[in-house]
Amino acid sequence: MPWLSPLRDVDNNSQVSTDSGMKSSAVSPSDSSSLNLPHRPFVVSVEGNIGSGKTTLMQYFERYDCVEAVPEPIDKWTNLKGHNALGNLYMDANRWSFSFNTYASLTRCQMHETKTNKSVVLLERSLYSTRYCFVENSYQSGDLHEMEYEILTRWFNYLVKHEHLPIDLIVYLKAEPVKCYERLRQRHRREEVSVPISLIEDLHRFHECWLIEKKYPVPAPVLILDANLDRASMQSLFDEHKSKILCGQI
Ligand SMILES: Nc1ncnc2c1ncn2[C@@H]1O[C@H](COP(=O)(O)OP(=O)(O)OP(=O)(O)O)[C@@H](O)[C@H]1O
Ligand SMILES: Nc1nc(=O)c2ncn([C@H]3C[C@H](O)[C@@H](CO)O3)c2[nH]1
Repeated sequence: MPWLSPLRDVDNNSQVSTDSGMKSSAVSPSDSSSLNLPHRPFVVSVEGNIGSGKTTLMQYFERYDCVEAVPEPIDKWTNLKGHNALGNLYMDANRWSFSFNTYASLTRCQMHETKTNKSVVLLERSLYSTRYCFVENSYQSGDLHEMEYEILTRWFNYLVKHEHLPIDLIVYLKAEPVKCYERLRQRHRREEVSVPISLIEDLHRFHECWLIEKKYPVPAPVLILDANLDRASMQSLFDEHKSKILCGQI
């Protein structure tokens, strides 16, 4: 039974053209029962810069039985038949951006297609942030040839049109680049030791361009959280917004 996705309103030869407001053009998750459609989870994409606190937010909400947390597949990205795709990316972005973003797109689709009987799915980022933040940054930084950019863009458009990739809410952890960079250094992921603050500043601009200025299609309503706060304050913020994030599931 195909889902009536509340998101897909894709023109034949263009990117996702979706409504960025709360209304949807088709059935929303909560309405599906009224049409006797099988239930689908409420899907939340947790978006934000490197080090903005996405994993920390997901760990906070994992305490609720209704939540299926789907983290980024770092293990897949750092060991692809023995190849460290993420390590290669940061050693030579010009050589590996196309390969990494192609593989990231595949693993994003697999994240979106996670099977669960839980009522809320928390994704750590999405196919959309790969396209509108990372691929866009790689291209504008000169790390993707125009042909590579076009291939990734056509793959993205095809996947959004033909795959089931619904998102019902985006939580944007908005943090200053310097704050993200401090945390990235603190967390000390091996592959990221050479990441310059300029990358964090560039990615910040693309997140703002996408989720605040809406210069690229935004597939769901955006809940913006100030992610500059300390851990305790962030926990209070998560608690304050839990009903929105859990779509009233508690
Ligand atoms: N509010 C906070 N204050 C201080 N440190 C934090 C805060 N939130 C997270 N951290 C720490 O910053 C580092 C990055 O946090 P986290 O892994 O949650 O970010 P992330 O957005 O998932 O990063 P990535 O995009 O690299 O996966 C971790 O070491 C984490 O413990
Ligand atoms: N180029 C590129 N494309 C993506 O889709 C993508 N998603 C995440 N990342 C990088 C950011 C962190 O270092 C690390 C963990 O988030 O992986 C990406 N890099």
